[in-house]
Amino acid sequence: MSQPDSQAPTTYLQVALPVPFRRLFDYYPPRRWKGEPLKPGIRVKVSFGNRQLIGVLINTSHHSDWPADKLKPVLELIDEQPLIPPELLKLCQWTAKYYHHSLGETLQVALPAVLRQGKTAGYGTATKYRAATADQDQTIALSRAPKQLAAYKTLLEHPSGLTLAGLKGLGIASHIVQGLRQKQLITEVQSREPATAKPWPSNLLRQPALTLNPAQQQAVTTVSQQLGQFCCFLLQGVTGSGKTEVYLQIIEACLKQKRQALVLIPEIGLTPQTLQRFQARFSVPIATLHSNLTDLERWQAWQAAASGQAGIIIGTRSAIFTPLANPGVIIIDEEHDGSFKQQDNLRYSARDVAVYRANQLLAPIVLGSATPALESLYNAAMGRYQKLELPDRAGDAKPPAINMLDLKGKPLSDGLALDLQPLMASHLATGNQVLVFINRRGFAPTLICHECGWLSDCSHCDAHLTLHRYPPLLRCHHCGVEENIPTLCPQCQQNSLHPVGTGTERCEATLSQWFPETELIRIDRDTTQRKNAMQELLEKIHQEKPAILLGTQMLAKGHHFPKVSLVVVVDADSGLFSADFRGVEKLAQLLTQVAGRAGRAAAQGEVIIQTHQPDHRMLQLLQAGLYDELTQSLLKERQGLSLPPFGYMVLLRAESPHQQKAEALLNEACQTIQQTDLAASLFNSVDILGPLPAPMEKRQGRFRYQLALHARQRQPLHQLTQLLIQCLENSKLSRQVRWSVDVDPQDMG
Ligand SMILES: Nc1ncnc2c1ncn2[C@@H]1O[C@H](COP(=O)(O)OP(=O)(O)OP(=O)(O)O)[C@@H](O)[C@H]1O
Ligand SMILES: [Zn+2]
Repeated sequence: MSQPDSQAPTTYLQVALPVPFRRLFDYYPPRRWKGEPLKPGIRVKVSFGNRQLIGVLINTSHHSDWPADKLKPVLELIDEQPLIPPELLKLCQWTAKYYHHSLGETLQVALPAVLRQGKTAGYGTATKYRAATADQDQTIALSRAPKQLAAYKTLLEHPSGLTLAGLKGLGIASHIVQGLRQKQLITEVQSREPATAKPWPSNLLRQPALTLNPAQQQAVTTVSQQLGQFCCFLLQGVTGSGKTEVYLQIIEACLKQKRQALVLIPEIGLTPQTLQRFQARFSVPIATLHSNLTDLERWQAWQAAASGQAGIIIGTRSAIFTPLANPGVIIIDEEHDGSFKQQDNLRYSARDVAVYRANQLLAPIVLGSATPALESLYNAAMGRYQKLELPDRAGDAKPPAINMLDLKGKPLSDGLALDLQPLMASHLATGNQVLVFINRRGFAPTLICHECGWLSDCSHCDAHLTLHRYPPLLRCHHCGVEENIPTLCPQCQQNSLHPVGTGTERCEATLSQWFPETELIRIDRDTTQRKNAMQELLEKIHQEKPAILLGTQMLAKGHHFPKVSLVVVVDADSGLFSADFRGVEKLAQLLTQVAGRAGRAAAQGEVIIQTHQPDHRMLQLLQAGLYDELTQSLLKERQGLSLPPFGYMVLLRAESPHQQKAEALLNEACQTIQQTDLAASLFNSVDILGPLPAPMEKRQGRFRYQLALHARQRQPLHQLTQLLIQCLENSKLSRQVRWSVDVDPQDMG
């Protein structure tokens, strides 16, 4: 019925739909299909159950596994030409397969909202109208509407369609077009307007480049020579070594070859300075992609990248899915940063996807960090990545001196040793700034009753409620629930409630007592919620007046604060004994990054780490500035246990408001696969641990369980994962349990 020629074999459209099922859906071509090309990457509108969905055509086939009477025709072909270039479609297919995710939902992550919603008119594409069939008989139906008839005949003469403007030029008004559309005699298609990339200014630079030091020069030359070929570089440069300058000059070389650079950074809002440095240097258009864009802005940035107009594309995680007309180089700044791994839905690592993409594009990729992830260091050691090193700080800056402040037996005020006061005072007196780092916001992590031991716990999560002072309340940092602060203990009614532990607000209390005259700039999630708040606080810091900067890891990332000469780490201990096998690695990265904010310009930097464990080996190595020795010993530990990067992991998570159901679902899947022969052969090479309760068993009112899969090789691990997923998808329980797959999990919680 939907075929132009009854002799031809039936054509089936294989469509990716935004639904969680990990497969494609077959449809017939639209009812009035005239055999126009069905190119992968065009969008189609289909009915799915009782909904209409926008999907993406992946393939056509002359075969379908589904009974003919179960299949429906697509309602509409939305695009004439694919708006998703083949390379991007291939990247999404790889990503969906590697992360065991639905391709339709992967495309949801990759594509701008405008495309997902099926809109495009006015967004760089034009709507064209075509006669619905080539059938002259339709003219009879129009014999009583001469203007519509004339218009219809005109459209028959233009089989590729006409825009409204084109029709108007031929004397056909839009209401006549609408009339024909209502009679379903014409169809609409979206057609891409020709890309209108203007040439870049011949002088690419707005501002001259800095003179590189030899190590920087070596890095720039090595990478620039590889333009046009795939090669993965690990740029390991100590904090303040001028990695950004290296990126800028690699990009310059790339732009000179008329190629584009794609740069991923952890969070644009946190470090607007990085973006400003790119904008100040180059005169070519720069497209930025991050979460604070409107749908239209995002679409425009996408178009600028796809057309080749933008020379540089800078964005956060999902910008890795930006189409590039002339790809040149991919740069990942702070490659170790946790934000590159998405923690819900499609749990992809933008860094790992980027390495695959660079390979696909035949482009070099640079992973830059002062504290590379163990995975990346291992890849470099294995020769898969080429290491480039910047061992010294740029310019005249010296590495900071790191000292431990042993807290044992020391009097404290809100978590700060009293010895700190004179030290901070001396730094402030010379006109410098002091950065105080504490990785907890709020006043105190919990409230305890000194009489009966009652603790302020969240009723929805296995977590304490954090005490906040401004505004005064108890808040759960996992589910957001808020409660009033009780004046008497809710359990024993005594007046004996005390805050336990220290957060940023509590530190602030002591610091403002110690230094009532000095400006105190607090940066944490509570002080930066308002739009532009972060920007304003950073501007205050950059006025370079003596000040105390107090904050969480938001202050540790990638900032260049020239006036900071002293960094105080309030509490190094809580991370030392973490249950997560990556705990020490993450702490070492964080401490090195925070310490690296000190002494980045003229003044010599000093770092004080407060700890009860000054002899801990990790702290000792950090103090000696031996990050490489530290990572080597961590790698040795991992090797002994076959943990990543010496082995691979997949976590299957399940959660449900009913305590038993999440565990039951995972158990059922394990039992079901045990009956298959394939699984039996895989059990030799894959270890399954669990199902076990997640480290935080209850969160947001749901009970959470997980199954950990662990293997020395990827292939059997992925095969077994696949089998388990099939069981989970087919289980009746899965309708009552939310479950997800996490390949290469970064966070075991
Ligand atoms: N070749 C150079 N000569 C003089 N100054 C330089 C040179 N290269 C970089 N700088 C300056 O050194 C400072 C630190 O550089 P940058 O912020 O790029 O370091 P980084 O390696 O990215 O540090 P981090 O990893 O700590 O964020 C900047 O002010 C930069 O302008
Ligand atoms: Zn909670």
